[in-house]
Amino acid sequence: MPSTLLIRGGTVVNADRAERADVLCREGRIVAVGLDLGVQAGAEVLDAEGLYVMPGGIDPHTHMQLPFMGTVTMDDFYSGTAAGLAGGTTTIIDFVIPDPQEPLMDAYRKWRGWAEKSASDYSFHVAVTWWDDSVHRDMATLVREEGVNSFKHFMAYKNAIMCDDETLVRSFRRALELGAMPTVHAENGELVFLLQQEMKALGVTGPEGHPLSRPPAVEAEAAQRAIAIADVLGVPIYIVHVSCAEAADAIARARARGQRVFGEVLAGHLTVDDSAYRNPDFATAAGHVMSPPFREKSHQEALWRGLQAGHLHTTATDHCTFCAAQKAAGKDDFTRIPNGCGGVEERMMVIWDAGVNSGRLTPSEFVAIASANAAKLFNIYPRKGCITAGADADLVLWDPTATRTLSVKTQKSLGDFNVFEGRTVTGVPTATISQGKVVYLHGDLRAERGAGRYVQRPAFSTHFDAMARWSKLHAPVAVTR
Ligand SMILES: C[C@@H](CNC(N)=O)C(=O)O
Ligand SMILES: [Zn+2]
Ligand SMILES: [Zn+2]
Ligand SMILES: [Zn+2]
Repeated sequence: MPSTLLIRGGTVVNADRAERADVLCREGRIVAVGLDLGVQAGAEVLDAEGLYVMPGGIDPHTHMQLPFMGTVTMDDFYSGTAAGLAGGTTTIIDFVIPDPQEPLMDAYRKWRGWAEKSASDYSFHVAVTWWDDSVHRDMATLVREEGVNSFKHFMAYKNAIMCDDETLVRSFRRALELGAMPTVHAENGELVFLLQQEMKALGVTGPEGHPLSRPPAVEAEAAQRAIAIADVLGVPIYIVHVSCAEAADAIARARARGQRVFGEVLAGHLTVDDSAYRNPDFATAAGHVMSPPFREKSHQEALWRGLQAGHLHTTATDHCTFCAAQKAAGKDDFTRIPNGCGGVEERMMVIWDAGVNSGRLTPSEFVAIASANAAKLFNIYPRKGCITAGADADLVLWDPTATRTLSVKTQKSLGDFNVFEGRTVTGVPTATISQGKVVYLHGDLRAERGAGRYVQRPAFSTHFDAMARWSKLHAPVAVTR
């Protein structure tokens, strides 16, 4: 019996419009969107009266099961994706992060094995953490055979996974050749390293040293450098976790000049400030240690305006959870606190609450930044990020009047900390549908281990080819008299 699901009586919200409509799903796909679609024999029916029906959330930045700073994150690909489903997120884009000198294809196969247990669909950005001819070759294999269309570069984390400028230049140029999007973690790792040493020389060893060693200028410099390199090479660039006004301004200026620069903002950076780093309780302060750090409040306004103005495009979480015992590795030296916080379950709720309820965003603009824009930028739209016939049946039913208080006590993540602790939000998911199946309903999570699929993301064709031609056309040439 084909699995048929009818979502009836809701308001369907896509990034471009909202309309009252039913949604009919069959065999994991959306087959019809329209009024009064009628109930077919054997169909499961979800009553969406008074609810919004939105495309399932896409979180383009997570780290499940990440080995990092001497330990491994608490959430693996099952628990992390299950937590995402409980919050309305039905697709994550995670990261394959090879050790320097580790063949990219070896790391990719390792991560693919880890992700088999995922409860929701998933895809991977692949990090370029070193360079030689094998990296040049493996990037082509990943694009042409594995459906990878984005390559990550860490400009921070010196003596670990940090890229120097030569690697950035070679990899960005290779990405353009292949029709892939280069992305960056924009912090100047040399400056961070120096400031960390200076903090410790001054006797600052606690978590308060973390933001002091990563001021906004350190992020702005790297963002501007990545933007400049991409501009000269003629390749688009996507900057992950933009956390400060200065980096957001750098993106806005580049876009005003017509450069293809895209920005991502974390739910945490939009709603959590830096006061926690001065909390005398180590676990609370260390629980907020992630990079770039949470900033003082004025930066949040700049990020919201960037989303409203359209020079910041996606929202994510950088879900990378370490428990108190793991964070305690840095008890006497803040540089050893594993960097990372959670959020994959809370992202859509905190952004709806702070963004839509405040009047900053319409429901359609919310869908754009929570789902559709990530699908477009990473070339899986409208399969993902849109409620339309033929798309995957990944949806979330959203009750704009219901409230929930976010807490570690109720979170699905295996982490033992929640940066949104105690925050009461209005606007919550009441049902999440993944591949046409109801996997979350009124608090009952039915995430199935291994049900998630690897999502191939095709290389870009048009504008990258055009841009490659353009950059050759406009390359400086000797003037012949
Ligand atoms: C390593 C990873 C997660 N940790 C973090 N953001 O602090 C990242 O830098 O994105
Ligand atoms: Zn990062
Ligand atoms: Zn990250
Ligand atoms: Zn532990």
